[in-house]
Order: sequence, then structure tokens, then C-alpha cells
Amino acid sequence: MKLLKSKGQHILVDKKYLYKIVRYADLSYNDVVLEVGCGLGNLTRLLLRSVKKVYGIEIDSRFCKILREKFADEIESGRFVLIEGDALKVDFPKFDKFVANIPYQISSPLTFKLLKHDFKLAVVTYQKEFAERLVAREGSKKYGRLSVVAKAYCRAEILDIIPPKAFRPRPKVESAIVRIFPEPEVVVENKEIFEDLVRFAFSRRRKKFGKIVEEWCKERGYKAEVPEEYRDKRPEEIPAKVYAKIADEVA
Ligand SMILES: C[S@@+](CC[C@H](N)C(=O)[O-])C[C@H]1O[C@@H](n2cnc3c(N)ncnc32)[C@H](O)[C@@H]1O
Repeated sequence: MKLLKSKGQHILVDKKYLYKIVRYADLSYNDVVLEVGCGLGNLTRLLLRSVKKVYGIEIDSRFCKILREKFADEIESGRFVLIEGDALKVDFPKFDKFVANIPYQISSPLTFKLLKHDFKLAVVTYQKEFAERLVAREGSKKYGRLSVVAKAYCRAEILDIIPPKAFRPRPKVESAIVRIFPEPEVVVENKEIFEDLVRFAFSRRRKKFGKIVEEWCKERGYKAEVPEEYRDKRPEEIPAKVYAKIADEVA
């Protein structure tokens, strides 16, 4: 079968990492797991050994056919429910834990879709670069819009790096296993205004934060004060809690 790069079809074949992903998810039998991108079912099989129910979403009908054959008994008993479709378009079922080795090209929209759901824990394999941006803190080279916005929804940590040789075919990049807790690091009253400010600031990276907020307020008809210590800093030096405070001030 020809695997499609455009659909991120890199199969994780090194069992060591599959076991790690499952271990990090701290599964108990009563958990209901959602897996996006089941592929050939390597991770699905381990999940089905650990929990009472797994929902899988897979876009490729060729994989779906194989999955239906491989897991015929689990489908029959209702322990595995396969949803054929695009994870960005189909409604997510109710689940406790999200465990997936996702297609990297949909990392951002899929993560924000996930974060709008109610769940206990997620263990997700991302491209390492994306994972580093997701968990980055102010002052770090990787800190940007994604890092700030994510902190209004969750706490995330990188647990392991997976080398390209663990996959077939090998991707060009390293991957990272990330654990996500749905506990916001910063509390934001109005996420829409917060995200607008963050977007506005990071599209003016070379300007000072004081000027950026002044411009933003002028364009939107808001009033806000930037604390003195942050006025001369650049967007990538501003902690998420400062973005949150300014957004809440105008909300
Ligand atoms: C990185 S592979 C992971 C395969 C397998 N779970 C593993 O651990 O090796 C990503 C999988 O996501 C599927 N996929 C790609 N885009 C998708 C989408 N929008 N919705 C659902 N599945 C998608 C691909 O067909 C592929 O099976």
C-alpha cells in the first residue's frame, strides 16, 4: 500500500515508543479513549488491551478497511467504534483521554479542537518543533502565538523525543510525545479578545509591546494600560498572564 505524505502517514513501528505513549496516558479500565489517525492499528491494539472503549477517527478508507477486519470482534462487541472521516470535521464523541500519533499537518487546528472538549488527559505525538512551540515560555526562541494561546487552555509538557527511525516511512523530522492537562496556566475571561491581542502582537514582533497595545487599543476602541516593566519589551518577552490581564481589562 502506498503511504501518503500528504496525510502524514508515518507508521510508528518501534514498540518501545508505543508502550511509552500508553504508559504516559495512565490508563485505567474505565477510561474511554479517543484516538485520531489509527493507521494500521498498532496503537489502537494496545489501547484496546487497557481500556473498556476506544473511539478511532481515520480518514483513509484503505486503513479503515484493514481496521474493520483486524478489530472485527471489538467492533462487534462495541469496544471499538471506528469513525471514518476527517477529524477536523466530524464531531468528537464523549471521551476521557485522547491518545494519538497524529498527522502533523493538522497539529494546530486539531489541538485547539481537542482543547475545546472536556477531557482528563491527552498524550499526543507531534513534530518536535511544534511541541517545543506549544510548551515554550517567554524569552525562549520558540515562544510565539501558539505558546501564549495554549496557556489559556492547558498545561503541556514534552515527555520524550522519538527519532525518525522509529517510523515507517521515516519522516524528515524528529517527533515528541507531549502530555496535555486541560488546566489553563492563565485564566482568561474573554478568549476571543485575548487571542486577537496575541495575534495582533505577534504580527508586529519587531515593535515594542507598549506601542503595540497602544495601536491595538486605538484600532479597536479599547482602553488599557501596559505595566511599565513590559512597555519596552517585544511580544516574545511578554508572559501569557500579561496578555491575559490586558485582554481582561478591555473585555
Ligand atoms: C502519523 S500516522 C499514525 C498512524 C498510527 N496511529 C501509528 O501510530 O503509527 C497518522 C494517521 O492519521 C490519518 N489521518 C490523516 N489526516 C487525518 C484527518 N484529517 N483525520 C483523521 N485521520 C487522519 C492518516 O491516514 C494516518 O493513518
